[in-house]
Amino acid sequence: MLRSGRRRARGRGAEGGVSESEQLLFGGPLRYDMGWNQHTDAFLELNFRAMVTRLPALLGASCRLAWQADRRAARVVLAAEAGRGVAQAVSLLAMNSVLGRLIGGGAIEDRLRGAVPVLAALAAVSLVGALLRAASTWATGRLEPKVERVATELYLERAAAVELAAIEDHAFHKLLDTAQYGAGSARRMISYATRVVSALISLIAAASVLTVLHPVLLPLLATMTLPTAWSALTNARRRYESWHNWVQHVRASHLISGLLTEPDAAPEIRVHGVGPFLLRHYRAMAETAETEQARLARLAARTGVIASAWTGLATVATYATLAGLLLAGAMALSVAGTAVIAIRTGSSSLDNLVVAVNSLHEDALFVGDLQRLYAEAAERAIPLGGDPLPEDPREIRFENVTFRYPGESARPALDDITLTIPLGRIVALVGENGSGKTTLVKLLAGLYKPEGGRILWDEVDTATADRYQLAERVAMVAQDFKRWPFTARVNVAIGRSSAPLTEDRMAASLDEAGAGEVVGDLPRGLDTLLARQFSGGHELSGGQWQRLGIARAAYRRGRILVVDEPTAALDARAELEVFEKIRALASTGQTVILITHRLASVRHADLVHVLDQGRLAETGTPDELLARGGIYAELYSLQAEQFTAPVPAPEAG
Ligand SMILES: Nc1ncnc2c1ncn2[C@@H]1O[C@H](COP(=O)(O)OP(=O)(O)OP(=O)(O)O)[C@@H](O)[C@H]1O
Repeated sequence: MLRSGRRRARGRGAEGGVSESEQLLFGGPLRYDMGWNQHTDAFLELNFRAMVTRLPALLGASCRLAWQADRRAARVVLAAEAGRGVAQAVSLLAMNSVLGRLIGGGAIEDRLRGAVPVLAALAAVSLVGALLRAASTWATGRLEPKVERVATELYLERAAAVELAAIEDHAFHKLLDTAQYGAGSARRMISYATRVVSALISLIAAASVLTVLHPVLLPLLATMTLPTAWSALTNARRRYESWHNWVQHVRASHLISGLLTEPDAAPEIRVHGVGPFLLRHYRAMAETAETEQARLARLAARTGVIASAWTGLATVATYATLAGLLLAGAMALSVAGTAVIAIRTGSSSLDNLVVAVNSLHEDALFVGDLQRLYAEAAERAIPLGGDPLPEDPREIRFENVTFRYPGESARPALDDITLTIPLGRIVALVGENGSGKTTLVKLLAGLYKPEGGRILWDEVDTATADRYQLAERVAMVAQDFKRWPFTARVNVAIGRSSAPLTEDRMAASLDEAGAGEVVGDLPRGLDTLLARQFSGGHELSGGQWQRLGIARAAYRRGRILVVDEPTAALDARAELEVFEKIRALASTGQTVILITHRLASVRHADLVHVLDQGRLAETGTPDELLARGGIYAELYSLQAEQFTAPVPAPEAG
């Protein structure tokens, strides 16, 4: 499916005009700099010699995949294909014997009678060949989906275990995109490898028989097949070139078609009339892609005509040579008859071989991407093991922590931050948009590593600590927490999916988050599906989702609860209620790290850190900070004034 999309979507050439609006929409030149470029190197290697030398490695890779997926089926395929090759050689030799008997001297009845046992053997061999083919088809059919599953599972497993920074790294993301084709390619490699083995064996059989019949026949066979090899290679090279140049275009048109149908974009598409705009772009991109495909088809047709003419000439030369040998008495008529059959069998095997090797090679490139992804994901995986965190730490300390997101941003998101988070308290992080609050808690949760400085849990540096243990201690309601397209129950319990789901824990979590009413109003309560695009699905309001998000964090029962703007979507009453609950949590010894712009809600915090442009600007209790008259006091009075300041009259005129 992916592959067919890939093939279908081959677009216009590298220099094909990119409209100005496309540039604006997708930002900059339509070129890739990783992943696909590695294909380009492989593409340059796509010549006959490289293909032949790489063949054993490719077959080995397919065998390994098959072996991993289902040993029994792999054995059956190999044995059946080898058996078919032998059966083919035996039939050719039997055919030679039949022809020899039929053309030889004596009464026709005797000749026919003499040929009967060999004909019977020929029929038996054909039957065995057919049975072997059936066995191979059956086993290949079993193997293919398993290979795809094994490859996909590994892809997903590795992708899910990498650091957040890798997932956000555009180069790694491109590799993820490219490698997704690898599993389908791995599946197809199995049948191509089977075809290669079968074509190879039957070619060897035909070539051996031909060599026995007359040595000059072998080069003639090769000459007849060269044109097919040349045209298959030429077309494959063109397809690669086109694909590499057009891949960004393909991604962009997928993006546009996705935007036109996704529920999130649907309201704006309708109210702002964005549909025709997007559709126009989609059509323009699809049309240019069609032009490229037409270009490729035209070239393929031309190459096909040249190859056929070449094959025709080579065939005439072959039969002329056979006739010459017959006339010169250098070959018996029966041998010439067998030679014709062997040449036909051999050339069709060679054709099949070239096409299968070509396809194997093409798919191997995508499997190569998958293997590169496996390797890179393993390198960028969250490390296993590490120093244990203290069982009951007193504080978390940031010491001169600096962090910069990858990219071109000149200013670090966190700049030389030194602060303390005492555990068992409510600590608030305050500051204007972009001041670094979310980044700070992401570092605290181990999602990113500091570029400079240390984060200590008492005396244990998180740089060397057990990362899984660290995550275990944290429950987080992020600003953009995931709205899972599952039931309300799963949306809460997914906070700790490894724990057995108990009604008590569920009820307590819903209560802590004040989400009981939200769930009570759902048509099927906790079992309501929260995905409108499915039948029976239901959609929650932003505030209702937010309460479920808090319930999820409560269900997790992490020792440190991080809540990033927990009340942004809540009405005034709900907001009060949520902060009440958060305060109640803290009184049970739970650490709460609270990020909020609603400074009235911060009054109950034990400690407030104020960030400004990535730096720590102020630290203290809310009262101390108010008295100090700094950023906190300024933001606080700005908010307070909104309720008391008179509304300015509209300007006249
Ligand atoms: N994933 C990211 N990649 C690159 N830059 C980022 C990323 N996330 C945040 N930034 C940048 O880091 C800086 C700090 O962002 P952060 O989200 O930590 O601020 P914040 O104080 O939480 O803001 P807000 O109050 O708007 O939530 C900003 O300049 C932002 O553009």
